[in-house]
Amino acid sequence: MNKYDRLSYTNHSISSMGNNVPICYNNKYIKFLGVKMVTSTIIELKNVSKKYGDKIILDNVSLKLNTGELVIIKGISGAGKTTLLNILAFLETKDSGELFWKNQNIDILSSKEKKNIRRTEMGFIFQDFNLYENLTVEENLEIFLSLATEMKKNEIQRQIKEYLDKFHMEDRRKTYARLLSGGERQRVAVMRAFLINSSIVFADEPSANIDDENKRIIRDYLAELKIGGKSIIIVTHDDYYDKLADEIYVLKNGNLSEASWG
Ligand SMILES: Nc1ncnc2c1ncn2[C@@H]1O[C@H](COP(=O)(O)OP(=O)(O)OP(=O)(O)O)[C@@H](O)[C@H]1O
Repeated sequence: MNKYDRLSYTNHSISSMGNNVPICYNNKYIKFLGVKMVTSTIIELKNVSKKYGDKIILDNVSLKLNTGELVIIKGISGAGKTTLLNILAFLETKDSGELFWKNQNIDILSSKEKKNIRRTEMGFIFQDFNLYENLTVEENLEIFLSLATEMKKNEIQRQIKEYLDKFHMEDRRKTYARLLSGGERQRVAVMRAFLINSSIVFADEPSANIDDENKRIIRDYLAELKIGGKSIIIVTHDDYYDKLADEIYVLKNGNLSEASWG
């Protein structure tokens, strides 16, 4: 597979959009029914370094992500992929370098502002699910949506129902989180990330514990989000998402480099 096969896969997804077929798609702008959607930078790392003790995790790493772009980060266990995601999501500090959110240097933002961006604009599919163990699946999603969005209660319930159906979790609606299997917990995390209208989705091994059918649902959803102008960063060992990627990077010895196609 090469880069162009991957783009044609994305184009294939676009072609299933009925009347909203883009007249032009080149990862720089999309034209739906005469309306140009110009891409803009959503997040950018410039020369960021990070150490834990003496161990260099990131060494002058730069990365830029525009709206509607999906990048994949690969690397062996312990390479620093999660650390990189955490820095991008303001969950971990960098030692040096700069991080920009929509062209604004995050160093000038208060922790309240950063928290607000994280809550309302960032969706997370992380291995550490942070579910409320003593609440049901439905209650977990309700709480999350009422904190992260302005949605009215009946709209929240309508959307939750739609997603529970989509992810084949309707029969787990009233199940306490502590009683869910690993794969079911992962699906709740995925629903949570997709339910809010975030600008960017961070996914750390989104297909861990997931069966083929749910993997396919997640991949199709990520493709839809991308077409809708959302940005996505996936950390994974799995090649399953490669066809969706605008770029695949490998993190090795603190350096982030483009993976060779093939
Ligand atoms: N808070 C921390 N304090 C000290 N060391 C840490 C901390 N967080 C991560 N590390 C170390 O930094 C290195 C990179 O960890 P990280 O979790 O980012 O790697 P990863 O590429 O995501 O690994 P995996 O694929 O196994 O999840 C590891 O050696 C880890 O032990």
